[in-house]
Amino acid sequence: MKILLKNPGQIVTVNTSGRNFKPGKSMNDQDILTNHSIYIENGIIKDILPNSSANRIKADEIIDAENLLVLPGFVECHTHSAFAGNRSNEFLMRLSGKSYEEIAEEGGGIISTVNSVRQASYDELIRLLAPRIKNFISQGITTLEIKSGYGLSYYDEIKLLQVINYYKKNSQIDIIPTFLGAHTYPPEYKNDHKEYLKLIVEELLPYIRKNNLAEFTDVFCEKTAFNPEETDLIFTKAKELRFKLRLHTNQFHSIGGIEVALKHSAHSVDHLEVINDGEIEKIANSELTAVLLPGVSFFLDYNYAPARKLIDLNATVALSTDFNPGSSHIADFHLMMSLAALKMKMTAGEIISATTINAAKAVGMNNILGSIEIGKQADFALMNAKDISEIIYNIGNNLNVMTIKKGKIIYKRETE
Ligand SMILES: N=CN[C@@H](CCC(=O)O)C(=O)O
Ligand SMILES: [Zn+2]
Repeated sequence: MKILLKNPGQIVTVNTSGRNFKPGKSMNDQDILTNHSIYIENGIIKDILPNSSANRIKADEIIDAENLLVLPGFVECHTHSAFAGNRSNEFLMRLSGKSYEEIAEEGGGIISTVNSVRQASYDELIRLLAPRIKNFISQGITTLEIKSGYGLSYYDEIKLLQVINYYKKNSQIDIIPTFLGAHTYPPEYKNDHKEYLKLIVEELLPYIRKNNLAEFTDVFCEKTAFNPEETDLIFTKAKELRFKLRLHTNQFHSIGGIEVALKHSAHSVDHLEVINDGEIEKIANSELTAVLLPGVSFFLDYNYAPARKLIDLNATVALSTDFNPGSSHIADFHLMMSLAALKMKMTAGEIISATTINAAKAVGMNNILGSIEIGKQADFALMNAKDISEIIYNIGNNLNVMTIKKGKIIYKRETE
């Protein structure tokens, strides 16, 4: 199938010159084209050519880009979208002064969602996840990572991963399932951490590998969750089983998670709201992608990760909503982009790299998507904006008009 995407406004290519990621200063360069068209064959970008030459191409289908701003499809690289229940009561508790960690210590927090997920059937979880994926697609997201981590038992973690895998098979976008059985210790293992670690390492990880239910293994390395030694143990086994690795770390305390992520060549370290200069340097001098989550800082009302320092020292930075019911009940990807500008002082160009190619790197897909370069998947977000500054300026307004995955229109906003 030969498709021509004709008549775009600016094309923001996020060109990497084949490098497939953008660290530090290069994050700001976007390589913007005007008066060009994109030629697609079988879902892959075959050429990006001046309009004058595009007129000669005989395509099976023409997509009119309606003078919209064309970006690579966004990559939402860190979500906990598969959950049941809600934690509005905890939101109110926090408004009257209780901290997120205090609520967790009293048996709420992640465990509260675990209780809801354990009560929910597979079918109910399937039903709950559908509109969340649809909402992300309407924002121009063409690749979405979803973690387990609210089951925390053999049966319920597998149930959640099966739900996520249902959408990996049956949705129009790329879904990346991540196993986060090490999200926190469930109540039944509160006083027997060794047994829960055994369940993860000896039963869950081998089953998940055998049934191909997850691409990544993630751990929450934090005082209230898994310490660096426990993280190391899980990563050692996960790596042995050929899982790729990610790490929630430095959200509230710096306890050595970054060193463990480096030791095991993890793809990313996520959160980093509490981080010292030495740790920033270690990330900047490594292959790790730093996934920053401004929605968490906004929702929990505490400090933002030091994006500026990381980028200035040459780190590869990505952005995500961290959509979940407890620390970032915000599924608005574009709000994250505005927060990154306002609160983390990232430039518009840096924000585009952080939500496309660098986010693709965090999920290990940067060699096939994340930028508009010949040979990559034809994934695009078409926005009603003249340039990228309008995306971060229009807070609370979804400017995405059309989402294209592998050359196919999968979302088009109804016009009144
Ligand atoms: N920090 C750990 N996990 C999630 C929060 C999960 C929850 O509160 O339900 C996060 O990334 O913020
Ligand atoms: Zn998270």
